[in-house]
Amino acid sequence: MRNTHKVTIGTVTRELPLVWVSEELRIANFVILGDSEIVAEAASLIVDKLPEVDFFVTAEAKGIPFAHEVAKLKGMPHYIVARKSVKAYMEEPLVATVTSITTQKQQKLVLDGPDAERIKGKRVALIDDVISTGDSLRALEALVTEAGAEIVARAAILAEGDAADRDDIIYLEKLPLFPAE
Ligand SMILES: O=P(O)(O)OC[C@H]1O[C@H](OP(=O)(O)OP(=O)(O)O)[C@H](O)[C@@H]1O
Ligand SMILES: Nc1ncnc2[nH]cnc12
Repeated sequence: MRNTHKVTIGTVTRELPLVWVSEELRIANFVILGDSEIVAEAASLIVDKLPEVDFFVTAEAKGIPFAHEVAKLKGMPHYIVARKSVKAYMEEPLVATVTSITTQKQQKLVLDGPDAERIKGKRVALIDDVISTGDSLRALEALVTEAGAEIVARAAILAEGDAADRDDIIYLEKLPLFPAE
């Protein structure tokens, strides 16, 4: 049984370990946290594919370094992060529920009230590291729509499994899923 899958983003290659996320399925584990080289390469490649927007919106946690780098390259001083829990310092947060492929139990996705106010009536692009089942993207869409923003693009470094067939997302590379044999 193979244990890794190679992924190449521009000039950067990583050998991803295959990890079980259920009894029937392994994923090639793509963790950009701490990998400044792949984040910089991916951001530089996706930036030209994105429309002009007022804000990038991402989800905690692995989307954050990518959104940060993309915003920096675009010269945008601020981007919006939906968190995975409600914090004491939040004001009137908007809350959605999400079940991603790596977690398989319900989590929260939370947009702080002042961030919701900031994107109201604005053009936003949703960006993340990976789109797989699409549930994280769906939850992010629900939050920014509730906030009154207009979604003009959805983008990720990788489209995993069936997400690669979606025609409503921008991505750099495909990532297969690895069902049990
Ligand atoms: O399309 P989906 O099936 O929803 O999967 C994609 C989501 O999964 C990952 O986050 P994860 O849930 O692993 O959380 P983390 O970023 O906090 O590690 C990734 O950053 C996306 O947000
Ligand atoms: N292959 C993957 N690696 C890490 N996080 C993910 N989230 C969705 N797919 C993922």
